[in-house]
Amino acid sequence: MIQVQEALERVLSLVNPTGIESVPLRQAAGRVLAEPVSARLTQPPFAASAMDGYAIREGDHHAGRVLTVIGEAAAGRGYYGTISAGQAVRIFTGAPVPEGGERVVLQEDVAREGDRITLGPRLEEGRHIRAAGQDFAAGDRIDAPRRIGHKDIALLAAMNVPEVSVRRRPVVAFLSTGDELVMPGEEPGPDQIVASNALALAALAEAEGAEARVLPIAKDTVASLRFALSLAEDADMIVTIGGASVGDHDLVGKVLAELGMEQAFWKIAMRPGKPLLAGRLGNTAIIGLPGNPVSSVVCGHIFMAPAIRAMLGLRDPAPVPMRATLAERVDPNGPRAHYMRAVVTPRDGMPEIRALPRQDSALLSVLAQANALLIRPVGDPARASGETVDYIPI
Ligand SMILES: Nc1nc2c(c(=O)[nH]1)N[C@H]1C(S)=C(S)[C@@H](COP(=O)(O)OP(=O)(O)OC[C@H]3O[C@@H](n4cnc5c(N)ncnc54)[C@H](O)[C@@H]3O)O[C@H]1N2
Ligand code: MOO
Repeated sequence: MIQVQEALERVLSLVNPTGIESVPLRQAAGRVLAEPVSARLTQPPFAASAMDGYAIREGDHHAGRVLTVIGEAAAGRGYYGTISAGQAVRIFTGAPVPEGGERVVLQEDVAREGDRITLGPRLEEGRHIRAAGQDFAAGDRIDAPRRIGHKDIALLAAMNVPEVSVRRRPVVAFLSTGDELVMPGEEPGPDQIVASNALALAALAEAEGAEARVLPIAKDTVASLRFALSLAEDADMIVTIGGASVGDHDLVGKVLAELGMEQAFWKIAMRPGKPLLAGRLGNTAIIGLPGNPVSSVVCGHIFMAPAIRAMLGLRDPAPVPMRATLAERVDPNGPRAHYMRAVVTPRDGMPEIRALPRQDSALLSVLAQANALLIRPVGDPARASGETVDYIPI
């Protein structure tokens, strides 16, 4: 059995970044920028007023000064004369500051009568003018790779970049296996249960940026598994669920081997997740997850999600452990790294973490309560309340 870290490295070596495609900005949220982008203009393109008020010369900025209003500058409609001493231009937020304008006095600080204004007693430091290019300049770069979020969309739009180069979403196909499984909504027979794992994993894969495809459930027969796998030959990655262990009906590894999979490993020193297998079938990466629902989702976080991030070309795709203080003692750990379902609560300083009391890898109700996986290294001794431990948010 190999260690988790070694298994993750082998999984990551099975995948390659997907190709690059261009998408309109409106479709770019959540995608991964594949090539750097340069601003196509300077922002703001001109010195702009930050307030509604009057643009004046610096020398006129004295309480009680009376000035003549010679024109108006609004956003989208500038004033193209020059402000001289003794003059002011009515100006609105976002308008270009006319030539000669050296500061903007707030309208609240001015008394107006006809085309005359009198500056009030409040003299401010701030000039209320945004210098041209103070946000960004033409040619400024956004580097790749980078997951594009809503804030990036605003910046890219302002940079006048209407489309961006992104990684193609990797296609990940999910294959549930087992005679006992029926689809949600079906009536399970007396020995059957409803398949849950593929839907959770597809949701997780989509949240990471993949295009998820849920295949029909395969029976525990060679023919059924072969046929279901043939439906996903063009996928970037196939994630099988169940049938990975040593039972007589656990046929996934056998069928994949017959089809020519180069196996990267089978079985890891991890709890839950011991029977995990991985390999490559042609150009398709294969991850064989254990069937126990919690095992499959935990391995989804630790192996599948990083593989998707690597296919999207993201740097450092491995999960990044965080630190928390144990709220309650935990028992010594055995020979497999234990990813315990746990609840992390924010506090001043380091957050607090509490392992949930029941850790059976079949308990979806426990998984649903958890927001973290508390990592117990191989052979970790008992840990007391107050000790610092690693966790991965889920
Ligand atoms: N003699 C041994 N038995 C087992 C070992 C072992 O080392 N020696 N390992 C155990 C561990 S650890 C795990 S985990 C399980 C995983 O085995 P499989 O990957 O072969 O999974 P199955 O047997 O097919 O299913 C296990 C369990 O999960 C349910 N299941 C399966 N698929 C789904 C699904 N899509 N949605 C919901 N639930 C699913 C299935 O009905 C079983 O209850 O093996 C141990 N055994
Ligand atoms: O390792 Mo299994 O994955 O206990 O549940």
